Amino acid sequence: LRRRQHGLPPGEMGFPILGIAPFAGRDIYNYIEKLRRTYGDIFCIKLGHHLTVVLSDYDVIKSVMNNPDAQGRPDFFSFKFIAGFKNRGTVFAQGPVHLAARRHTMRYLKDFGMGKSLAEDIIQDEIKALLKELEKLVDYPTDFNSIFCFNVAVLNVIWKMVADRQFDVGDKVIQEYCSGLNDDFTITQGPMVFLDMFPWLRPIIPRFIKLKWMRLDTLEKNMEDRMKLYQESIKEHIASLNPDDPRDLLDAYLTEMESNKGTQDKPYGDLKDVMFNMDNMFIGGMETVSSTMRWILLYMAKYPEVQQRVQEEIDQAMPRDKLPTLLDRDSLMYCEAVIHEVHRKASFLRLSLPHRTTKQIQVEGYTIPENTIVMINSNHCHVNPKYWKHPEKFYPEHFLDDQGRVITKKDGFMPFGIGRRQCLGEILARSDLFLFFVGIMQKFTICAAPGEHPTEMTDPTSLFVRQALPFKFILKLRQPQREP
Ligand code: HEM
Repeated sequence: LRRRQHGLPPGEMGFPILGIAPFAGRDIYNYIEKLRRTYGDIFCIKLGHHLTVVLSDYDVIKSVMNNPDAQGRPDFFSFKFIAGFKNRGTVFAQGPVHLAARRHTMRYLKDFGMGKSLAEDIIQDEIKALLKELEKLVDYPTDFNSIFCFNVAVLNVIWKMVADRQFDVGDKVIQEYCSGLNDDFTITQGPMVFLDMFPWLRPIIPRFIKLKWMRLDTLEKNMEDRMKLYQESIKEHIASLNPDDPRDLLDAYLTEMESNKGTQDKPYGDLKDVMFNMDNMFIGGMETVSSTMRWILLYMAKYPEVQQRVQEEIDQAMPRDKLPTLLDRDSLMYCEAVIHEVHRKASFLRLSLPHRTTKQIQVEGYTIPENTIVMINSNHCHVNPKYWKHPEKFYPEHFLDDQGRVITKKDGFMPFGIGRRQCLGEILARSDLFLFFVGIMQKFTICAAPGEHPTEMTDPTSLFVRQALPFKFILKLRQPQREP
């Protein structure tokens, strides 16, 4: 077994070359939790080739995630693939390219309506289409992992802001796009992880094994299909571009590209950079929001008494035929608290996204060398009794104060990450989830299909992502509201 370097936090280095992999087996997250119970809130491991520090204390996490020298991304094969093997995009870029892309994307997302009434109009169009689709499922037991209408609704909102385009729910192109992105999520968490953990395997493993066993062929094909779709939008945009009046994020990227041509360290040097930046928005936004929506519905089916309270609150605040707006948040505090509690309990990105130190840093008296992966255990913060009255219960009151007002920021709560790389789409995601959730609860009641028991368990082999297991539900149309 390997010895720990002087100055590092306690932890386990495992075997040379393999690190802790042989001990952790397929359920790496549970192994990490076991080590936390042994070594405390800061410990180190060798994750395959990579020295990794795992942080589980909220204050320490907050300080490290704000440290400019801890904002790189690990040298994972899957991350590099998604960025087209170049430092570009927002999610996996680093250094000045990341900073410029992040600042620019944030600015234009705000200009194009994120968190404002423009986004609300776009989302409301999608709610109408989504409710129509869901109506077709009324009274039939349906596996909610098999329906794509949430994904299409969420994607359409992002498409509209990125490239002013919307698709019909039944559109084959968008259905394939959604299932491709879904596939990619599964593939990058499958055997491809070996290439992430052991970079020295990359040149050794024969290409046919990468293509077939690790499913790189599907990943490449999906990426190609997505790029074709972006090219269509880019062509249309270039033909009608007015640099002084950008209509959407793509116009803004193209305008910026013109002024960046031939320069280094700029986020949009050429059309390929533009396409990868677009792709990042969809990768960052689609599965995160759709999966959280599925978790919300699962919790509603699991806790009918909470669902009933949600519906009573909505009925008191507005007539059934009025679509919700963001202004309704003020009168739907319990609904908001329920969404926050789902974020806490589901902890969709339980280890957030890994960071990497770009210089040596000091944390709590320990010396963390350059090039160390930093993982934050947000899932642990989400169940730490230090922050939560009933950590194991589904208890929306965690997010309500004495006056019944919603508390949006709380120590120990970080579903969107925290610090300098905190989620760029948080405001949009929160608007999506609120409006979709209220729209669905106004019209339908959800319950588990006979014989089904909604479970909070997830696939133990998935290190980063917690997706709900397949589950059959029944939607029932709500009875019309009685006249007062
Ligand atoms: C429920 C929905 C969502 C959740 C739970 C979520 C969560 C996260 C988390 C944990 C991170 C990593 C933060 C870090 O590295 O420290 C992240 C980053 C990011 N998210 Fe989200 N996200 C959601 C929705 C969205 C949406 C809708 C978009 C875009 C439209 C988006 C775009 C991004 C981008 C671009 C980044 C990279 C930021 C950076 O590295 O600077 N996300 N998100």
